[in-house]
Amino acid sequence: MTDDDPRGGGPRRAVRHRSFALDLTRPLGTAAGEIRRREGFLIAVERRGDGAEWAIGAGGAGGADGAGGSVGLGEATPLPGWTESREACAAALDGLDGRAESQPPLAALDAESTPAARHGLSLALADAAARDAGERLSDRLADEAGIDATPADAVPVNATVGDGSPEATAAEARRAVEAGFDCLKLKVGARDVDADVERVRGVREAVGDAVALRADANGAWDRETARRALDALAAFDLAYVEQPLPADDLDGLASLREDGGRADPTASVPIAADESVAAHGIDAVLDAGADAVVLKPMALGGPDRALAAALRARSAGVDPVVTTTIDAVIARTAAVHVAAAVPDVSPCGLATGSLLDEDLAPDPCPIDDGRIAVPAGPGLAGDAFDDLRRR
Ligand SMILES: O=C(O)CCC(=O)c1ccccc1C(=O)O
Ligand SMILES: [Mg+2]
Repeated sequence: MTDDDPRGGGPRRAVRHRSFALDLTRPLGTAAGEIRRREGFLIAVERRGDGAEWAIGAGGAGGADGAGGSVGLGEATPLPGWTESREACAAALDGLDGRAESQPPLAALDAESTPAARHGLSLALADAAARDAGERLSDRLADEAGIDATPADAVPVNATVGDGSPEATAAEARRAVEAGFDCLKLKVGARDVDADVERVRGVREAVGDAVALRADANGAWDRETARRALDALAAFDLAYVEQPLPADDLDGLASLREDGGRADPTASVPIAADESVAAHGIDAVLDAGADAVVLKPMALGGPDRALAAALRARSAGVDPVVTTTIDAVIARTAAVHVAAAVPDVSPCGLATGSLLDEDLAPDPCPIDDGRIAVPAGPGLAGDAFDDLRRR
């Protein structure tokens, strides 16, 4: 982990952002390449004085929470392909330096062009507000989204299994099931369809019929290959195939869900959209049609926007699934709160902490029996991140 130099000096300019870099334990193989390392920014906001002013940066001197109110924490961990580049994210955050205004400066960050930066600030503001109100982040998010149901105390999650040989894939799947997961997501599309079909067959044989299987192609296939892959994968009772086509091919997405000359029209595999949501927004994807949507708060511009997208999906009869982009602990914990606020959420891709070799702080979200416990408040996780608030 590395620290940026503090920017600015005086009390009104308690503004700095801190960069970090975290290696994965081992590369996560996907059709879009290997993810080896995650670089991002830890963000803090503090309400000043009478509460009318906001400053962005690390917390004030002394305690974890400043005299004027709570210090809120956020995280911006860009992942090109889903979000802006690290450079664009840094520039957007730099642009906030020195601001101390009567309004939280969220409007200065564009959710489409700099979703990770907006995520970081939106989360920090929501964490501060939730802490001030003495409530969990999930309660705050649900309230602001107009959700009546009380957020869940735990959310179901899938294990994430990267590309690998058939043997390695089956062994990892078996380990995940032994650890209590009953939903697995396998990365496919990094090798040819026949090889992936054998990997999926091996996993289904290894884990039996009671475990839900998902496959994520990360946009690897053209339409014809996708049709062939889906027809072959129909034998393994997949819960869905995620992003079979490139992000931009919304028409193809729609036509894959129709019969389209399929060998056996009754054997259909549900389709989930992920990159398409990040690239074109939830409305375009819902218009095109999907069985499920994968919502990454980091890619959608914040926990607030991800939850709003989940509700839109729900009302369109499409199943929302919340996942990380292999984020550090602050954004992961926030994503857990987002998922908790979605009533009866399906298994989410939030079990990604173990993919990181190191982290910003200990993880306050234990996974037990395929479920992640939502931390007690206030905010993200009570006092779990106080060391980060002070710095
Ligand atoms: O959904 C999961 O199981 C974990 C998250 C995940 O797979 C992922 C992580 C980083 C970037 C892209 C993706 C993806 O869903 O395609
Ligand atoms: Mg995906």
